Amino acid sequence: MAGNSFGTVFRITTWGESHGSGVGVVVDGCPAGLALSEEVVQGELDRRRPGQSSISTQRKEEDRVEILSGTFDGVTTGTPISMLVWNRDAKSSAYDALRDRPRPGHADLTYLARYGVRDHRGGGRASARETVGRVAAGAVAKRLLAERGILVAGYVLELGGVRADLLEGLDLSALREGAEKNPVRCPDQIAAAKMVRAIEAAREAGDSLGGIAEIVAVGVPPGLGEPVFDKLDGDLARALMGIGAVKAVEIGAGVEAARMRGSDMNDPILPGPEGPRFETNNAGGILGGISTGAPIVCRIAVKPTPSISRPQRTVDLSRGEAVEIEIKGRHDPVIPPRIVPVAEAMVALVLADHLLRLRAARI
Ligand SMILES: Cc1cc2nc3c(=O)[nH]c(=O)nc-3n(C[C@H](O)[C@H](O)[C@H](O)COP(=O)(O)O)c2cc1C
Ligand SMILES: C=C(O[C@@H]1CC(C(=O)O)=C[C@@H](OP(=O)(O)O)[C@H]1O)C(=O)O
Repeated sequence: MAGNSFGTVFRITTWGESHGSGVGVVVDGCPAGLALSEEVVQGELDRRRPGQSSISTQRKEEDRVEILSGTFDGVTTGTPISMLVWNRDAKSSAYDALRDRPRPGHADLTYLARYGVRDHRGGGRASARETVGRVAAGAVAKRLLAERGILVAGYVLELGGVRADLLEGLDLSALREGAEKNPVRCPDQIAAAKMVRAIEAAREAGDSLGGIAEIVAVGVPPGLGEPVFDKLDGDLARALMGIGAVKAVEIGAGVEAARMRGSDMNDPILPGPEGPRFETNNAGGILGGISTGAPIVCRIAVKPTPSISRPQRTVDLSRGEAVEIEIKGRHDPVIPPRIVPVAEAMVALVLADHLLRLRAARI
């Protein structure tokens, strides 16, 4: 199903809507013999779940996963892995007043433009509820990557204009550990406290804030990717841009590369016991669409949550008149803390796909 599927060898199809019966995913192409349990998938879903803190949406979903197929005795069987999560707390009446009144900044109007019909209860497939399936599939991809010593982790770098000061030399596990200690998922605890205050002030004003998250993959061997169309950086950008609210993706030096000289940008190559290595990592771990072996560093710019409680101008489609709406319901005042596990999942899916493609690339 075009538009609902992702990947070439390690493929996923997500299904379900925010206010339908449930959401889930079918993972196809996962090799047999990989240790996989509901607990492993649940661990990732618990990091994504709504209602975990006062600075996230108050929709209360347990998000308990059921693996319906594709595993036996705790290992994958090589057949499609189907995973399901029921929706239990949709409270659709919050959307009654928005039936013919598309929300500014959300996908209500464009969804209607594409399909001509729309379930007005929530964002449907455009809702972040759909990312349950991606995170469940990402948990499988992460297990596959872990077998090869690859770790994917993310954190919030900036939120509402407050920038984290990350200590040089901290490894990815330490950054991840620091990030999981506070509700904004920022490894800098002082910046995190400021971010929380900024979020509370914005919410008090009926508004929302945006930010930047960084996702890093370490242990990725050199040689993953394709030299022409399905470049690793291209696939990562597509995967990350395909998450709602992401407005820009950077790899390595990113936009800053445009202001650097070649002599600063090029990462010097040094000899090492396990082959050539790089002194710096402006490339973000990718050259010519193929991994270098250095950490893969991606950043995403995340816009402020579109559903805000302040009055906003829109059109009543049944009457063709200008109207003002005030959105009720339960929404995230900021998205970056909640996007981290989703973005990690998308990076893991791309890397798992390319890892399996590498098998076909050489004897
Ligand atoms: C993790 C996550 C949580 C989100 N939470 C909300 C929310 O509570 N309310 C809302 O209006 N949008 C939320 N969004 C954003 C919308 O889903 C997104 O803006 C919408 O799909 C339109 O897509 P676009 O912003 O990429 O154009 C969230 C997005 C993500 C990734
Ligand atoms: C339910 C989740 O987050 C939702 C993401 C979302 C949106 O528009 O993206 C809108 C809100 O949901 P509803 O459709 O009930 O208004 C959030 O609560 C979730 O992530 O599981």
